[in-house]
Amino acid sequence: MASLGHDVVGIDVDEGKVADLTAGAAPFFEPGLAELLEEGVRSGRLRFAADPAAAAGAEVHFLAVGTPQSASGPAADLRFVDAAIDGLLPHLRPGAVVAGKSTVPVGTAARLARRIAQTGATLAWNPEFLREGWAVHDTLRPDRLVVGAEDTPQGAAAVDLLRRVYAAAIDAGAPFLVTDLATAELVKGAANAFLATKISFINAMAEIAEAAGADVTLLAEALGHDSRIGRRYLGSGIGFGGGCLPKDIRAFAARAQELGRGEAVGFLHEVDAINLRRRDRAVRLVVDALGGLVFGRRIAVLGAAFKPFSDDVRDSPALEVAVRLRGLGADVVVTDPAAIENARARHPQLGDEALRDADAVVVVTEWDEYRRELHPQHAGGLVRGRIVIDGRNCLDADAWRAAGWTYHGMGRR
Ligand SMILES: NC(=O)c1ccc[n+]([C@@H]2O[C@H](COP(=O)([O-])OP(=O)(O)OC[C@H]3O[C@@H](n4cnc5c(N)ncnc54)[C@H](O)[C@@H]3O)[C@@H](O)[C@H]2O)c1
Ligand SMILES: O=c1ccn([C@@H]2O[C@H](COP(=O)(O)OP(=O)(O)O[C@H]3O[C@H](CO)[C@@H](O)[C@H](O)[C@H]3O)[C@@H](O)[C@H]2O)c(=O)[nH]1
Repeated sequence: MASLGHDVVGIDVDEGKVADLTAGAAPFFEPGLAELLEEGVRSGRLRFAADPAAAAGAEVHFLAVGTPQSASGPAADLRFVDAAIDGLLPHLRPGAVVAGKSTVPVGTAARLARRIAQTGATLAWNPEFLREGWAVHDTLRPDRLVVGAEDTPQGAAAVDLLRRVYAAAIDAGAPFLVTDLATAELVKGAANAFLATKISFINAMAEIAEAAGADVTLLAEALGHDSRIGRRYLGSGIGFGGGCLPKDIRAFAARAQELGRGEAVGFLHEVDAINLRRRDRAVRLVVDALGGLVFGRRIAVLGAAFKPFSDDVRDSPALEVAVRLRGLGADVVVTDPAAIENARARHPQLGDEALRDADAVVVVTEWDEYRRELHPQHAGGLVRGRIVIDGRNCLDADAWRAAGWTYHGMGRR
C-alpha cells in the first residue's frame, strides 16, 4: 500500500515485530518484501506501532489479525479479531472504513458491523487471497478483488473508497467484485475449500494409482490439459499444510454445521482425511523402504517449510513426517533453505546436517535446491544407502534410478 503512494501505519500488538519492521526487517521470509519494506520506511510513507492510537483518524483500517483454529475444536478462534476491534473503536472517526481481511466464518462481518456502527465508521469485507511466498505479487497483481458491504449509502461509500485505494491493481486489470458482507466472507472460505479439494482429489487418485501400478503425475498432466480442469493444484504427494488451508476447511465445515448445513460440506471432512493420510503414507514408505527397521537409522529429510519460497512451518506436512520418523527412533536430520530456524525453534531435537551417511533421503518440500540442483550422483557420494523417497513427486525418477538409487514416489511408478 505504501509503494502505491498511500500513507500507511501498521499496527501489531507484538512489540518485537514492530521494532523489527521499523528497522526495515520483515519478520518472515517473503521474496521481494525486504525491498518494498525498506523503500516504504525510507520514504516515510510506512510506519509501525504497537498502540492502536497510532491509527487514529485513518480513512481505511485493514483488519488482518490471525484467526487460528481454536484449541478446543475445529472452529476459528476469533478472539484476536474482537480484540483488534476493541483497540480500534476509540480511534475510529465517522466515515472511516474498516476493511476486514482476516479469514472468518460467515456471519462474523455482520456482527462486527454492528459493533462499529456506533462510531459512524463503516465495515466492509475484503477477503485476502494471497499465497505465502507470492504475497508481494498477489497483492500488487491480484487475480480479483472482492469487497462486501451493506446495501446502504455508507456501504456504497465504503466500496468507492476501497476502489480508490486499489486503483493501481484495478487499472492493471484486476476484476473488482462487489457483494454483500456474507458473500464476501463465503468467497474466501469457498476458494480455500476448492483448492484443498483439488489437492486431495489428486492425492486420492495417487492412492488408487499406487494400488493399480499407475502413475499419478502422468495422470495429473493428462487431466490438466483439459481446460475445464487445469493443471494447477494437482500436485500430488504429502499434501497441503500451512497456516491456511487445513484450519480454513475445518472452520468452514464447523460454521456450516452451526448453520444447520453440515451435510452440504461433509466432503470437506474427507478432503481433510485424505490429506492427513498422505503424511501416514509417507512415513510408511520410508519404513518399508528401510525394510521395516528405522530405529537408529539415519534419515535425511529435505524440507521443513510447508511449501517452497516460505519459512513457515505452521502445520507443515514436511516437518510432521520428520518428527514422526524421529518418534520411531530414527536419527533424523532435517535441512531447509529457509525454514530451518523456525523448524528448530519448534523441534530443537532435529539436527541440521543432511545427506552425510544417510540410510535414506526423504524429499518433503519441493525447493528448487532439491528438485533441480541436487544431483543423484553427488548425493550418492554422501549417503550410506541410495534410497530416496520423493514426498512431493518432484524429482526426475529416471535420473535417480540411473544413478543407482531406489526411488519411491507417492503414487508414481
Ligand atoms: N498467511 C497467509 O498467507 C494468509 C492469506 C490470506 C488470508 N490469511 C488470513 O489472514 C489472517 C492473518 O493471517 P497470518 O498468517 O498473517 O497470521 P499471523 O498469526 O502470522 O499474524 C497475525 C498478526 O496479528 C497480530 N495481532 C494479534 N492481535 C492483534 C491486535 N489486537 N492488534 C494488532 N495486531 C494483532 C499478531 O501479533 C500477528 O503478528 C488470518 O485470518 C488468515 O487466515 C492469511
Ligand atoms: O498442487 C498443489 C498445490 C499446493 N499444495 C500444498 O498446499 C499447501 C498450500 O499451498 P498454497 O496454496 O500455495 O499456499 P498458501 O500460502 O497456504 O495459500 C493458500 O491459503 C491462503 C490463505 O488463506 C490463500 O490466501 C491462498 O489463496 C491459498 O492458495 C502447501 O502445503 C502446498 O505444498 C499441494 O500439495 N499441491
